[in-house]
Amino acid sequence: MKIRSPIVSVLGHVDHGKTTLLDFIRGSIIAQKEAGGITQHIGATEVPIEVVENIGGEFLKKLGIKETLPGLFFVDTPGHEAFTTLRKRGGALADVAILIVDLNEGFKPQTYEALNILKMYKTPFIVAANKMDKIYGWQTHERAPFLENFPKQPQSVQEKLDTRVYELVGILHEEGFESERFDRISNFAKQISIVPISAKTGEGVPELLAMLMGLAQQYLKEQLKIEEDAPAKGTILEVKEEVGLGVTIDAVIYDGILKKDDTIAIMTLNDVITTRIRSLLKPNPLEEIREAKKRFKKIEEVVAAAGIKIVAPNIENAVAGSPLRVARGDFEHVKEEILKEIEDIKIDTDDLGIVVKADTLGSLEALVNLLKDMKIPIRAADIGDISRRDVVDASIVKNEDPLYGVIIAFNVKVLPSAAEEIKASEIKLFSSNIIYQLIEDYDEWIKAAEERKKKAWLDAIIKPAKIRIIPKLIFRNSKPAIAGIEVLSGTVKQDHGLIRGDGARVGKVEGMQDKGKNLKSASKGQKVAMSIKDAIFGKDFDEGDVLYVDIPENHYKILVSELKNKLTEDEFEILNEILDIKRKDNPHWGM
Ligand SMILES: Nc1nc2c(ncn2[C@@H]2O[C@H](COP(=O)(O)OP(=O)(O)OP(=O)(O)O)[C@@H](O)[C@H]2O)c(=O)[nH]1
Repeated sequence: MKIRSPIVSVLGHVDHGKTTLLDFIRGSIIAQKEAGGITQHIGATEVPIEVVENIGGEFLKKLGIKETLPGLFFVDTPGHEAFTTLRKRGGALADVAILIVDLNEGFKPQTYEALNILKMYKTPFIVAANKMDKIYGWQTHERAPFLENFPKQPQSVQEKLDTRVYELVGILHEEGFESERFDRISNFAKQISIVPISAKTGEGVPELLAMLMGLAQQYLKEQLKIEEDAPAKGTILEVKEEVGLGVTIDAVIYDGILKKDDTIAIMTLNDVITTRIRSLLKPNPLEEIREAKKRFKKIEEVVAAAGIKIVAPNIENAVAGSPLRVARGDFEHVKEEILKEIEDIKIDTDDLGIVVKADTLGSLEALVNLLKDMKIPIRAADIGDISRRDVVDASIVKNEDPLYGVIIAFNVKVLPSAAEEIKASEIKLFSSNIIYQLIEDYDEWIKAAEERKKKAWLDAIIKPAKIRIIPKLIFRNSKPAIAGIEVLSGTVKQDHGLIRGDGARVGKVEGMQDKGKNLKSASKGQKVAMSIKDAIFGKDFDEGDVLYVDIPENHYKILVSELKNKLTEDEFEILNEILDIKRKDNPHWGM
């Protein structure tokens, strides 16, 4: 058993300083070469423990952190897209994360998104409150620890920084996390550390590294234990063409050993395949790249944690973010393991549900989990661009339930044939490269659609109205009867039934006209000509009669339970009159 370095990922909003921080850390290692040597990785930078000690030593001692880890393994691709891509069974590949926030801007959409993803994967994290050198009046002392530097700042600067930090504490609290400036933390198990830093000047970075060590030691002891000679387990970071090498796989190995000539199992879009490694490559040190113009160096084997480039046949269709395993003659078992890992994500699907597409296994998982939290049924969840089939799938659902006949797509393209189908079938497509934006947009759309549905339903409820047959204005006696009427209260509409004050049915409003124009409805005060189907003048009604709109019992119940506030005082009064009429016949009517 060996303890490997914890894998660290940096997440945050655009421009809040992810790349600058990683660059600074890389720069520090190069500057401290003698102190511990540089471990070059593909797609990652490892800060050896000696360097962490050198940079953050004082503070590490103060915290009482025993340095038992070999170092910190920073994944070089920042951003939470990378974070979700880099996954392993049951969660994120990164063991710990830095959530970087620009102190001057505070939380932004992608900061919230990153926080949600950290929450989902239950990844321990530290908040780096960046760009503290931009606080007005800040006096820079390059690379200085925060605790040395802070007391040297003018009072106003100290106060400003604290205000900003407490704004972060407030937001984190709203999001369900207790936090505190790292040096004021009373309970490390309960509070998230906020470390003010400048990624540009390196101020505060010593404490950031020290706190990461602390976090890793506290939470990850078990997770970091690896068997040095076990078959390697890893995650594919990227599949790309390299000049002179052909298609290569960049992968992070988080467990075991990977050797040249090993057979590896990887996932392609359609299947799990095996292939034999031709070469294992790591980056050449900078000087050698310049001299020999060779970017990579062949090696025989690597032990986790490691970032490595793999050359092997038939890897063109490997899926970024999917698992990689060494198969030592037990291919079927390994294949099963990989498939199981994918099954974890490809959830049980419902016939009646939405179609979900994403670019990688990790982003698909994040999206699916958030949708599940919202109890949204999913018909299909897959990696890859939107195809015609996806649209057909969504159309089938749309015919049954328009609310679920949609496609939610993260960071993928629409294939041309699918674009045509979307147009033809009017399928609603939600597409974005911010996961939470997708969820929010869909949620809003559903709410609006439900609102429309409810409104249409309530609009169909017959509301109370009362009319009077104007004397001497009978135009026709029957089939249909046509008479001049005045609306006394409410609004009467075409197709409404009419009753008399004694409850007898008169007929149905067939049409209304005013000055030769057909009307669908007439409201209080209007005088119109009304044709009444099935009514006979002199038998069913007379001149001067007051008639009511006939309200079905179930409509009456909805009126009093859901629409009371929408009725005018007048309408409410007529409703009671109608109730009296109905109850003469049936005392329990409307109860
Ligand atoms: N003054 C100051 N500027 C900073 C600091 N950190 C980053 N910047 C600047 O902020 C800008 C954005 O920084 P990046 O590191 O590119 O931000 P990022 O989060 O990697 O951005 P994306 O890769 O676009 O998501 C750059 O101009 C940096 O020089 C800091 O601590 N202080």
